[in-house]
Amino acid sequence: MEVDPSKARGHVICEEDMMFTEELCQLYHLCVGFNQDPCNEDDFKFIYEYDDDFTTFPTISVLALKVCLTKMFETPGLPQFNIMSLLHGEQIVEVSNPIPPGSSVRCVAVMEDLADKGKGMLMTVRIDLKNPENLDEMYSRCYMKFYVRGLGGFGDKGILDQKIPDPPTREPDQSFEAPTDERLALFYRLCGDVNPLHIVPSAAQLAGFEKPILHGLCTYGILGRAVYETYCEGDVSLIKNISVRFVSHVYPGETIKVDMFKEGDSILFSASTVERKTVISTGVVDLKPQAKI
Ligand SMILES: CCCCCCC[C@@H](O)CC(=O)SCCNC(=O)CCNC(=O)[C@H](O)C(C)(C)COP(=O)(O)OP(=O)(O)OC[C@H]1O[C@@H](n2cnc3c(N)ncnc32)[C@H](O)[C@@H]1OP(=O)(O)O
Repeated sequence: MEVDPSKARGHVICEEDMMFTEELCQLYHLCVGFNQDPCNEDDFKFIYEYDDDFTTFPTISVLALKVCLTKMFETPGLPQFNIMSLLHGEQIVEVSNPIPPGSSVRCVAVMEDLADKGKGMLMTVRIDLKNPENLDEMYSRCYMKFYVRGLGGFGDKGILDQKIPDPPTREPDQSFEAPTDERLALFYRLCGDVNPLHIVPSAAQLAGFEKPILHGLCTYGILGRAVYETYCEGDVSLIKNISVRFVSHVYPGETIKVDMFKEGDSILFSASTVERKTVISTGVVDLKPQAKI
């Protein structure tokens, strides 16, 4: 079957409630690096259920991927392909309200676009997360962009224009280093992204990597934390949205260095592994005003 974007666009992949249990939220926050210092009580709001301010970090919305993990491949107009040719290309989360830990969340996933990128195809899935008790209360909107290698050449360049601005060429205003644990992908997969690419060495080799790589969405949470820890003074409500383009993979155990540039109320950034190369060519977090200069 040929790729047929006209059949795929607007297809409702699923509409389902997902439990963001307290334990899932805590595990997620630990995976993206909160409480590296176990005694840092400022981070307890993400990991300790008895903290008065117990809440979630905005990037947690990406866990909704779990609800559409298999169903998205049944989209009309999408041919079958080897799952190992799929990589996470870009990720955007637009935040409206925090997801309360321990709550059920209505997740509505829609195939937004299939775009020809020459060597590959970019598949954009939009997931809206809402309060199932009050569907007018939006928690967040995610755009998950998956790059499928080898599936390009069908001619339709897509309908979305969501270019992430490039960071400036000057020296960064701030840098942040996030070491990762060699076993991080083994823990992160328990948050719901069970792709064998992140655990089985032979699967990773099939995909062209030396060994299993870290989940793009785990890196994404770490990048969000880097900006939060540098610019938000503990106020998670300042974050309006987070957008990132993944241009190379991270191996668990590497240190991610994030270079940040403040432009008005936006923090533009790129990131590389200290050990190897650039992994994020461009990313941006837009903050509500009043964030520290
Ligand atoms: C069980 C099933 C579960 C399924 C869901 C879960 C999935 C997850 O588990 C998977 C993961 O987490 S993978 C880990 C994170 N992601 C990565 O490591 C990918 C890193 N990126 C790359 O390797 C290359 O950028 C690559 C390969 C993406 C593109 O590189 P090239 O082919 O060399 O592309 P290039 O020649 O540079 O550009 C061609 C056109 O593509 C656009 N483009 C490039 N990188 C992109 C990216 N990262 N995202 C979106 N678009 C991208 C370019 O802009 C260009 O398009 P145009 O000509 O229109 O400008």
